[in-house]
Amino acid sequence: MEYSEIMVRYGELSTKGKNRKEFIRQLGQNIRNVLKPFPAVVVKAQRDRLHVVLNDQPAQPVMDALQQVFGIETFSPVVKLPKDASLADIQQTAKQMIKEQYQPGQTFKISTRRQNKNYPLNTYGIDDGVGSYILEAIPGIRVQMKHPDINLQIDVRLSGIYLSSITIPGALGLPVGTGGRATMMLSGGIDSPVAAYLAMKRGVKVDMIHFFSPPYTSQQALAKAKDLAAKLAAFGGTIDFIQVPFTKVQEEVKKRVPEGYLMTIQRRMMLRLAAAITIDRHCNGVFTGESLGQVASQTLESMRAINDVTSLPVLRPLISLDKTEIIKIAREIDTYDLSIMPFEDCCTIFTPPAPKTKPDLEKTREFEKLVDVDGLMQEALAGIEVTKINVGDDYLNSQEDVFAELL
Ligand SMILES: Nc1ncnc2c1ncn2[C@@H]1O[C@H](COP(=O)(O)OP(=O)(O)OP(=O)(O)O)[C@@H](O)[C@H]1O
Repeated sequence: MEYSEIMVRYGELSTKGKNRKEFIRQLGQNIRNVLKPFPAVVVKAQRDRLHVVLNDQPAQPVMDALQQVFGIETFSPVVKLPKDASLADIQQTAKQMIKEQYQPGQTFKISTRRQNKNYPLNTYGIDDGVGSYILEAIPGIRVQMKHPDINLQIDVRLSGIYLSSITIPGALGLPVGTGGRATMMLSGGIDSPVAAYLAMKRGVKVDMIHFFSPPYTSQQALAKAKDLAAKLAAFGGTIDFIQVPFTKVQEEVKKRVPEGYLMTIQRRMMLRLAAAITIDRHCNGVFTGESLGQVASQTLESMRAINDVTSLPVLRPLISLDKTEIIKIAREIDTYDLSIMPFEDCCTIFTPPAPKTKPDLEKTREFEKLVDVDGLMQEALAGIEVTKINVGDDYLNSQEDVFAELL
């Protein structure tokens, strides 16, 4: 079927009266962004619907891209006929559309809406004229008014006559950019990319902060984290990837702090740095991929001891998810295979064999006095590098030659 446009129905934003205009503008911009590879396509964001005019582009790749945009409830590929198209024209297009979908034994229904009152046939005339034609043209097909297998919608509007028979669920959520800005602590693991995805789903624009510790962690580990950001860019547009050198902090903490508190104090340093970057970038919160009770650093006592370093909101979208649930989403958003590639993370390397699962807040504060918190912070912040990452960027493979030389 040669579709002429994709009709997009808005999601949750339709309930937000006051901000509606801004949401539609942002959604339009986000859709234009993901459709940049299709320059012929035109996006028209209107009050009640958004139209993606295909201009002879095939519909499927455009629909694949739309599937990842938050703020879309459903969308349908549509054929547009001229506003004065005859009943015979409508019948032909309807037949072709239904034939493409029809499986033996299925039922159908025609649902016409008429906004253009000048069209010579009323809704009943069109429903009946098209319905009886389909019954004759497709042997075996039956009409069913309630829950038909195929619901062919005919929209008679002033701008044209629109036919559609497929409704595809969108990604739901809110358009990225309408929920403010935050940072995300992105490791190379399974959890934090999923947490980033869920943050974006609520409309938040996220900047990724990644701590790395050369030479204990490799260039591949860094490239892997960047590639995860590139996967996430499919949902939120270009991502600022902020890499923070963490070697000196970890070495100092390891040298001076009792083993049981190593992990807690390392995490406090991470969150302190993340908070400083968050404020510097005018963001309003820090997201992490923690979930309650997964590992030693993720008990309530640990979270309290780590949270102590900032008054910014620390948001944990995965807090009550099981690992299996997290893995399911990771697979759906295509980050899982990358996440399980075996490159070391700076946290795992410096994790003591028996970290305190219930660190005492007062003791944590005392032990931390053994390190030069301000000096280490300044040094780490001075070494930050920021990369703009886009969907499709591939750091692991583009560096393969460099790695080969190193081997
Ligand atoms: N190198 C890192 N850079 C940035 N953030 C990190 C890093 N390591 C850990 N984090 C943050 O701390 C959270 C908890 O990390 P931890 O390694 O304890 O748990 P995890 O369940 O393995 O998480 P993940 O699967 O995201 O690595 C991560 O989800 C992430 O938000």
